[in-house]
Amino acid sequence: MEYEAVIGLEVHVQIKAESKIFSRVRAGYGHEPNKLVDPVVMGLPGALPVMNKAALDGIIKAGLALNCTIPETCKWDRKNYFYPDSPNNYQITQYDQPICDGGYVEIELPGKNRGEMGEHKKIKLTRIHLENDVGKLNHFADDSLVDYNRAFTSLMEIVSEPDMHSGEEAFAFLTAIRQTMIYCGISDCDMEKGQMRADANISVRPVGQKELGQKIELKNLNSITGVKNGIEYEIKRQTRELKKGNVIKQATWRWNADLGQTEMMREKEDAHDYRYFPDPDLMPVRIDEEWKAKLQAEIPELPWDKQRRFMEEYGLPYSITAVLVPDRVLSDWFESAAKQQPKLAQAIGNLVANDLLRELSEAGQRLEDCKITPDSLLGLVQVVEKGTIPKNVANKDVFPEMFKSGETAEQVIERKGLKPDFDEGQVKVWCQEAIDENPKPVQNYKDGNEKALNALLGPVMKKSKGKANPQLVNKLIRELID
Ligand SMILES: Nc1ncnc2c1ncn2[C@@H]1O[C@H](COP(=O)(O)OP(=O)(O)OP(=O)(O)O)[C@@H](O)[C@H]1O
Ligand SMILES: [Mg+2]
Ligand SMILES: [Mg+2]
Repeated sequence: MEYEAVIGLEVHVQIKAESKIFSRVRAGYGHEPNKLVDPVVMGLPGALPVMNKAALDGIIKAGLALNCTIPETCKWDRKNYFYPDSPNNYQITQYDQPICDGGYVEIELPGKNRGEMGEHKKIKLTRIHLENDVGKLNHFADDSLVDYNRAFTSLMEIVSEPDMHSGEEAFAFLTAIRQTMIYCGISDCDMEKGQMRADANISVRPVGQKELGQKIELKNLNSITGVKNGIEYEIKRQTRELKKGNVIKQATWRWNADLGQTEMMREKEDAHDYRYFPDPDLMPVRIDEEWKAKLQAEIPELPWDKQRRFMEEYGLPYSITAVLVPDRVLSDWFESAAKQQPKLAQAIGNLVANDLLRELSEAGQRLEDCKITPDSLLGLVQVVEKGTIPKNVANKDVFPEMFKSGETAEQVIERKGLKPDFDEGQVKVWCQEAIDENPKPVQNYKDGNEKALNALLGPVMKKSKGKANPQLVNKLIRELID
């Protein structure tokens, strides 16, 4: 019998905000333990939560960017449980009236090769709701210590429908969410800092069966690759069990990245009774059209749209867009040069995606701090276009100098004496010589073999000591023969 996997993800994303979700205390990471706390965070008697507008703005924006419906009202509920990571005995969350309903995430699966766009799919969302994050337990040899700095950080939970079928799809789903959040400035989604966390719900069923199989929930997934690996491992394990005739029991498992395997944590999750009830300390929130429209206007062009537009408007190859677009700053940088001369966009894209990124990484620099500007890069491409210097000289000799010094292309060419000391008339003379010295390829060309003329390029380049512009040489040779 053939089996198929079904996967639903719960993705927690911290919203970037100055203060915490229901208190004035600063939100932050990497501080001395238990410094970012106050009576609300500590759950002291009499402390009252106050709604943080920045958190609402963040989740509404996320919902709009992920194609959700934003109902007019949402409300707050208490999810009751006792665990040391929460001094309140409950988490403030949203039970039956979340801020965002439905929606979907557009994902891209890997293409046949690096240069080819892969299949795009829409993964359905169930909802996105807002809640307070909880503290962090740090385990030591004999004891565990709790740090409440993270507690009450604004946290969204993005819940997907059981709509994915492989580790690869889950990987693409998380990547797409991460990029969208970063583009919109909602979160940096740094998984190492816990700004994005995912739980994977995984089940397997015989192909053709309508009902979902029994799922397990996989926790402790702390990188996007970890999610993919954990899911793939679990699919194999469950399939093997089912083939043996065993049943899958509902349980919570954890991914052990060091051993590369899943391990059972506890069985029967659904025994939990959270006794949800509306939080009496917080008013429901009404979100009107005006509020939504204001946030909608702050959402930038999203990555997939930008990628499609770069391909259409500038004729960029997929492989270049796949490098540029995931980085909003980089792609905007590219575009501020490209939109001035759309015809040169491909050459600009190549330099940005290859040469600029290489220099940045070698220098350990950020784009924001580098000396080369979109305008000066455009200047370099224009100099090549005009035929002043050949492309390989531009890439190899001029660009790295511009990167280091912040000079314009002309300044580098001047300083390093890269400008050829001959003009077009001289190139023409060399071309004529090459034609006279190579009658065979010339005849082949006349007989209809377009490529035969390539044989003349070398001799001319040699005469010019490599300084002639190949495009110009090609043009002149053709003109002279025709
Ligand atoms: N049989 C199944 N196989 C795979 N995924 C499933 C299956 N049934 C439900 N799911 C997925 O499991 C997730 C359930 O998340 P939800 O937050 O609704 O409940 P929960 O995990 O019980 O609650 P909690 O937030 O307390 O963990 C959803 O992403 C859903 O798509
Ligand atoms: Mg959940
Ligand atoms: Mg869950």
